[in-house]
Amino acid sequence: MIKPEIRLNMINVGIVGGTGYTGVELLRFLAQHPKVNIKTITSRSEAGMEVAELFTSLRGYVDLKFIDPAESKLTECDLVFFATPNGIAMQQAEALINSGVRIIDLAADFRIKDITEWEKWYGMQHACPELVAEAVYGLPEIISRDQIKTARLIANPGCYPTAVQLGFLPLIEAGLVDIKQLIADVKSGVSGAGRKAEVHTLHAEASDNFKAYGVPGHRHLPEIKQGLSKVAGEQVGLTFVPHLVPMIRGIHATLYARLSSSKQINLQDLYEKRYAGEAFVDVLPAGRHPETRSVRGSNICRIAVHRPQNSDTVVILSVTDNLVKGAAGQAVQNMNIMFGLPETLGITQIPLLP
Ligand SMILES: NC(=O)C1=CN([C@@H]2O[C@H](COP(=O)(O)OP(=O)(O)OC[C@H]3O[C@@H](n4cnc5c(N)ncnc54)[C@H](OP(=O)(O)O)[C@@H]3O)[C@@H](O)[C@H]2O)C=CC1
Ligand SMILES: CC(=O)N[C@@H](CCC(=O)OP(=O)(O)O)C(=O)O
Repeated sequence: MIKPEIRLNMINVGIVGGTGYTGVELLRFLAQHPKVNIKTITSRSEAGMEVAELFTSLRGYVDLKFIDPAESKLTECDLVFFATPNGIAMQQAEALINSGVRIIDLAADFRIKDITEWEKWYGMQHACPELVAEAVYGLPEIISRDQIKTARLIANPGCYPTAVQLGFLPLIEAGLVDIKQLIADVKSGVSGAGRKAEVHTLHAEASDNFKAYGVPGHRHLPEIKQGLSKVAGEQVGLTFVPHLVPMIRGIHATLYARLSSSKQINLQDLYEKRYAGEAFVDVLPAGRHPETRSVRGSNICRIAVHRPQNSDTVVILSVTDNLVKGAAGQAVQNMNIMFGLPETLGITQIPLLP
């Protein structure tokens, strides 16, 4: 049951996992959102500390202390964002939903519909498979907004899956490419790995360096394949190679697809028309090359379509900010839709240059 009074008043929001990169990014948007009251924000490691003491950028905007998750009164919220590692939201989702609280999970607990597949990739047993069936995959440009609006539980997409699916979508919808031979060569900034301490994200390891990882299989592969296969109406074949590049934010996806039809098609026109009504997808003029810095800090995905030497290989370039359209911004976009607000409310910040 969804609480009826929230349509009239401010949305009381809770954030679980407020000390992480997506948590602080949620705070950046929600602290200035005209319809949101941030009620509680949790951390186990920093419980009791002022939020603005840890994140000085929020001084004057957020007047709250981190609360231990065990003491946070999440059931008093209308909506809870889980900005936690995989496997946390699924332990609390059922109880919260039964109390009338809606959930947006920024992790992957509810993204993959096939539980066996999820358990294989995530290496744990799912705590509430029945809720996975109900969860709505929150990529608004692909999923019907009506489904998001009425959802009790949103599975917010992963950062790589957002850039890759938005890039391939028009080609697959139009049935123009060989869907068994898709290639996604994708680069991510280091904040994609989160704020926790890990050797591979140390400055001396990640700066002045560039490497692929997860080539035999990355857990975003089944997520991307699930989304694109749904659009295609059959199983797609995808080679997905993620890379870590020495920048802080940003995803750059270089996508390759082989045209399967010999009919003449204006790909630029196809992409422009497909995304004409989308506030957060910008199709660049023909011949352009999007840059990650052109979307930094913003909820925008910029896309360019190329057909080099007029061959039958299409190259799509798709860039996002992994922490925004790839995580927190998209989560707020979903929140706006869920609560009947203008979809762009609070997330129209201009990208940060240089
Ligand atoms: N970074 C990115 O670009 C993206 C991340 N995501 C996903 O979003 C989620 C959050 O990512 P990110 O912010 O980068 O992660 P971080 O590692 O930066 O932060 C994780 C947060 O979760 C809290 N936390 C950790 N364990 C628990 C627990 N057992 N119970 C409650 N809280 C816990 C941590 O605080 P404390 O330990 O103090 O409790 C911290 O605030 C992840 O699932 C990630 O995969 C999705 C898209 C993009
Ligand atoms: C650079 C980097 O390490 N990126 C992360 C993906 C971040 C993300 O979106 O992960 P979730 O699916 O867990 O939400 C990775 O490859 O594991």
